[in-house]
Amino acid sequence: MGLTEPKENKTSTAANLGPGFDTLGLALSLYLTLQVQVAQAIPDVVNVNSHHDEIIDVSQSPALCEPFNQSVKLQYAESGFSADLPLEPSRNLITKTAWYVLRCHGLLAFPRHITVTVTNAIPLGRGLGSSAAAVVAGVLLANEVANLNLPKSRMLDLSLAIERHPDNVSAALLGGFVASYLHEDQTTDHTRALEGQFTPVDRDNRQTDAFAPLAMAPRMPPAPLSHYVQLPWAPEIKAVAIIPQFQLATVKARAVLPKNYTRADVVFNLQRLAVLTHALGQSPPDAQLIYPAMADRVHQPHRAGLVPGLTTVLETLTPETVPGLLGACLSGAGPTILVLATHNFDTIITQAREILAKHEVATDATVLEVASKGAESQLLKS
Ligand SMILES: Nc1ncnc2c1ncn2[C@@H]1O[C@H](COP(=O)(O)OP(=O)(O)O)[C@@H](O)[C@H]1O
Ligand SMILES: N[C@@H](CCOP(=O)(O)O)C(=O)O
Repeated sequence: MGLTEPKENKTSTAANLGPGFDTLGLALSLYLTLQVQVAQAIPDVVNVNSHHDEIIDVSQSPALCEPFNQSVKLQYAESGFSADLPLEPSRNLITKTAWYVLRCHGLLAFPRHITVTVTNAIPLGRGLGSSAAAVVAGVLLANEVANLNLPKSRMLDLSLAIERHPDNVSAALLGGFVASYLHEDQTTDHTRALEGQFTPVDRDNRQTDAFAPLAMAPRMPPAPLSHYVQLPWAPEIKAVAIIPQFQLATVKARAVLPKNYTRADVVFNLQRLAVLTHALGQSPPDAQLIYPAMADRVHQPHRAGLVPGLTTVLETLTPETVPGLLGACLSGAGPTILVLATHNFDTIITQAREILAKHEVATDATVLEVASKGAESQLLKS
């Protein structure tokens, strides 16, 4: 046992940052870490080509699940967030994603017996991108263990095939402050692949934590699935995360959003987004520019009902009331509130927590750095 032990780190992420709904992502210094112990090679795990053109639910197929489940032992370190996460590899988001990548490359299972130990410092369902980190982790896991040698651009495509908004996965994989969009050409097979055979159920439509695309026979995603740019981030700016002690599933927080927006609301966000992406890279940061540019009319007002106290925090904590504060927003789909600031972190935490407590929301809080490195694998020993 124990020929090699690759270790992988994936960051938490804050998506949207106010007006950048489904567009901006920020990698933060809370990590999901996988430690992988690799044992002997398994013969005959290759050849799933016969399944590639079929839409079948592989999770219902013991013939497909068993070889995969036998190839990996999954465990979580006690020191992290793992409550209620499935340990059966064919049902767990990290390993299920890896399985999808393997099947895209003609493999039914990991080519070697592995033991994966997950240490997860990212709280689940809080808007800090735990699912994006899990998806990126799964892609890197398959890439390492099966020696796929995928470039990051291809790993991004595979991650985006699962997590269908690019903000979190782009930042988790690439690191830093990232703007991205999913490429959608209505006239090509590409769109059919996304909407049809490739992902028969859109993530937004899933009723449960089904991650339906993962359960289906895979098609390689077309390349590229997205375009992105890594933006400058002023080193003085830290992220204060006020983390409510309740979970809000992203799918639930997307379900409350309207299907259509007025032109006034779209223009409101576009104008602020353009200013904000530039302002957050300027050193020293200008609170008078950043604070109003973090206003949003696309998602936060519609989600406010799911996060008691959000509106009061956004209206009460300003650069005038707390020097050093630059702006505040919902992190991802919430319920975490992210406050960008250069100093006075304790005051920000105390005031935000007091407001939320008055709304009967208990919180944890932490000050996070922007993680510039993104996801990486490391060989610990051989
Ligand atoms: N480390 C992990 N291992 C396995 N599954 C995970 C992990 N992290 C997140 N998930 C899955 O993602 C879900 C949370 O995703 P989501 O609702 O999008 O919230 P978040 O804002 O945390 O990404 C969890 O309930 C779980 O199903
Ligand atoms: N743009 C998405 C981001 C969801 O992030 P998460 O961390 O809450 O999963 C959205 O706002 O729905």
